[in-house]
Order: sequence, then C-alpha cells, then structure tokens
Amino acid sequence: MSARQKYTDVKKGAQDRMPQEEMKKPLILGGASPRHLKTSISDPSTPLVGIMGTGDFSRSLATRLVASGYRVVVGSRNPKRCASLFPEEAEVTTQHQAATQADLVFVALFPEHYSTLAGLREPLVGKTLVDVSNGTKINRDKQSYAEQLANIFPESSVVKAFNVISAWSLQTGPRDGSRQVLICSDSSRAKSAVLQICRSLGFIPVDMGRLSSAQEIENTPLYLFPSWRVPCLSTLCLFFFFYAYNFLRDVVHPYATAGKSKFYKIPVEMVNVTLPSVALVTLALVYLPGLVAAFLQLSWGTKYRRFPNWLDRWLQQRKQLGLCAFLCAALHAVYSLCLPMRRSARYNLLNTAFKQVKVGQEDSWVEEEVWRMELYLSIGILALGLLSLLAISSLPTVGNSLNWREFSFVQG
Ligand SMILES: NC(=O)C1=CN([C@@H]2O[C@H](COP(=O)(O)OP(=O)(O)OC[C@H]3O[C@@H](n4cnc5c(N)ncnc54)[C@H](OP(=O)(O)O)[C@@H]3O)[C@@H](O)[C@H]2O)C=CC1
Ligand SMILES: [Cu+2]
Repeated sequence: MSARQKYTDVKKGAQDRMPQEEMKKPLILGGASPRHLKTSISDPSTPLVGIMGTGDFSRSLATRLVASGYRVVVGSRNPKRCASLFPEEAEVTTQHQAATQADLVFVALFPEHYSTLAGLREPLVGKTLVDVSNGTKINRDKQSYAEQLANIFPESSVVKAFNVISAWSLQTGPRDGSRQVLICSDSSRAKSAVLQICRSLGFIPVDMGRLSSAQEIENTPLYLFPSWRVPCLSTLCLFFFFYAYNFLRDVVHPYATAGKSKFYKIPVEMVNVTLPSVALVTLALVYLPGLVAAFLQLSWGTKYRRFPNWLDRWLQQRKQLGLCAFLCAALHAVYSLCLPMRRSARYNLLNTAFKQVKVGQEDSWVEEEVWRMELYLSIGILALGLLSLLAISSLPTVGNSLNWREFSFVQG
C-alpha cells in the first residue's frame, strides 16, 4: 500500500466518522463564514467554474471562487452526501452534469483516480482542465500528472496550476510567502483563462511556459528550503576555516613553542573568537554581489542585460546570508555575555583549590573541573543559540523567507 493510499484511507475513515456539522465547518476557526470570504454577487457573464471532487481542496477552492464572484458547479460521485459541505451558492451535482455545464474544470482528485474520469471525455471536449495535483516524491523520469491527465483527455486543454497553494491558504487568503501560483500549459487560451482566475482570487500567477514544465512545478513543493543550502554551507565552511586557524594560533602554537597547555580554550573561547570573523565575512558576502553587479552594469553601460548565472544566484541568496551573519553575531553576543560569569566561577574554583592545596590535598581535580565547567557552559550556550534561532525564525518576516514554497524569480 502506497503512502498516499494509506493517507487517503485514514482521511476517508476520519471523514466518515466525522458528523456532517463538523465537516461543514471551515478548516480555519473564526465563525462558519469568515468575513473576508463573504459572497460577492455573481455576474452571469463570468465563466461557470466546475470542480471535480469534494475533498479539502475542492471545498476551499469553491468557497474562495464563490467569494470572488464566480459561479461554481461541483461534480461528485455522491452529490447528495456532499452538498451540505459547500457554500449555498455552489451547485453540487453529478460529475457528468458538472462537466457538461462548466466552462472550465478544476480536477481536485488524486491522480490515482484520474482514470475514473475517462467517461467524461465527451462533455469536456474543447474545455480547459486544471490539474492541481501534487506528488509525494520528487519525480525526475516519470511523466507529470498534468501530462497524464492530458493523455486521458486529448481533446481538452490541460493547465497545471494551484498545486503550490494549500487548501489552508485558499481559505485564509494569500500570504506573502505563498502567493505565487506557478502555471503552465500548451494552450495559451486556456492558460490566460486560468491566469485571470488566479488574479481574481488574489494570487500572483507566474507563467512557467509549456506543459512540459509541469514536472518541475509538481516537484517544487517537495524541495526543502531550496534557497538555504548554499548560504548555510558557506557559513559552516567559513566557521571551520576560522576555527582551524584560531586552533593553530591559540592552542597548537603555544603548546609547540612554549609547552603551554591552552586546551581549555577549545569549547568556549575559541568558538567565541571564531564567530565574529564568520559574521563579518558573511556580511561582506551580502554586500559584495551588489558591488559586483553595479560594477558590471557600469562597465556594460546598461542595466538591461542579464547577469551571469552565478551572480544571479548569489544576489538571490543575500537575505539568507544576512540572516546567517546575524545568527553568528547573536551567538557571539551570548558567548561574550557568558564569559564574565565563567571567569568568576573559575576564580571560586581556584580559590577552593588553593585552600585545599594549603591543607595538603591532591590538586589534579582542578583541571578536570575546569574542563567540565567549560563543557557544560558550551552546551548551555549552544542550546540558547538554537532557541534564539527558533525564536527568530518564528518572526513573520523571517518565517516567510523560510517558507518552503518561496520562489525568487529575477526579472529578465
Ligand atoms: N489538500 C490540499 O491542501 C491540496 C491538495 N492538492 C491536490 O488536490 C487534489 C485533491 O486533494 P484533497 O482535496 O486534499 O483530497 P481529498 O481526499 O480530500 O478529496 C479527493 C476527492 O476526490 C473525489 N474522488 C473522485 N473519484 C474518486 C475515487 N475514485 N476515489 C477517491 N476519491 C475520488 C472524492 O470526491 P467525491 O467522493 O465527491 O467524488 C474526494 O473527495 C490532490 O490531487 C492533491 O494533490 C493540491 C494542493 C493542496
Ligand atoms: Cu566581539
């Protein structure tokens, strides 16, 4: 049994057990009909939008379409059971009837069930079909779901769209990070109809070209933090570089030349010395590409020319690099604040040791104790750093930049 099959079964089970009143409630709390989703009066000239399926996505989409003034007809295998889940303005009927009436049809089914729609081929001839499906794994070699749908309906125009928008954000309304809807199709007429709907729902359509881009669009929501990999790796590399340098300079060198043991510096002091260097260099990496870009534009004498790819990517990652620099600087501040506390603790420790030595006890435990203290301290500081990272990432602006559905497109 595939992961999705299991998920669908669990979901179906839950829906069957859930009383109808519960299911009628919108996904988000705050009243049965959120104020911003109040119905606008439908204009008979707007296209009649059909939706196949009555799941989460279908319900959210229908609610938003109705709120934006569209006339909606929903096609279900069991219209009687599902009618109460939709806004009153939306008509819920059989799949065949919905397909016949609608001018444009959203297919809100899991792709595994596309083949069950084959009987609707005739009423859908010449119409636009919108495929909203998502995969569960990154797909590199199989045909995309949108192309599979196009194979089942060779005489309809298939558009891939809205898969990057969750049922949740359809209901809550577009937010910063999840505003862009990637759209592709082989038919420009069908595509512009979907672009129009997308704009009226408050999203920003991004034209991704022909239907062959569908695979990439289906993969997009499955990438984890695509724009963070390089900035995090470069910050880590810088950290290791400066740490190694400081280790050689502050620990190995005094040991080799004067036989002094400074190994206690490894967990706290050396990390603290390394962090500001990393923060400064990372900050420099934030400003440098802007300068390079300005220099290139000056030497070309025009700003209407594309930057080389490497510079393009670097420019797009400045925000992430800046946040990494900020994290290092913040950790450095925390470490520095902790140092005085540590000094006084060591003073106390040495004091006790001195007293004990005076009395005539063995003093070798002092060094061990210093080590243990430094270790606890560094673990504490790291935990504090992680906590502050979590806090920072929950800030709305930073949170959006962490959004896994974020895209940055450079205007050509
Ligand atoms: N939920 C989300 O946030 C998002 C979902 N999507 C995509 O939207 C599509 C639908 O998702 P979602 O609404 O969550 O799924 P659900 O499981 O909630 O709904 C699927 C619907 O498909 C209909 N259906 C038609 N034929 C069959 C069949 N043979 N077997 C089972 N169901 C059938 C059912 O409606 P009925 O019984 O009335 O016919 C059912 O309600 C998927 O492709 C998904 O990838 C994309 C982006 C976000
Ligand atoms: Cu400092």
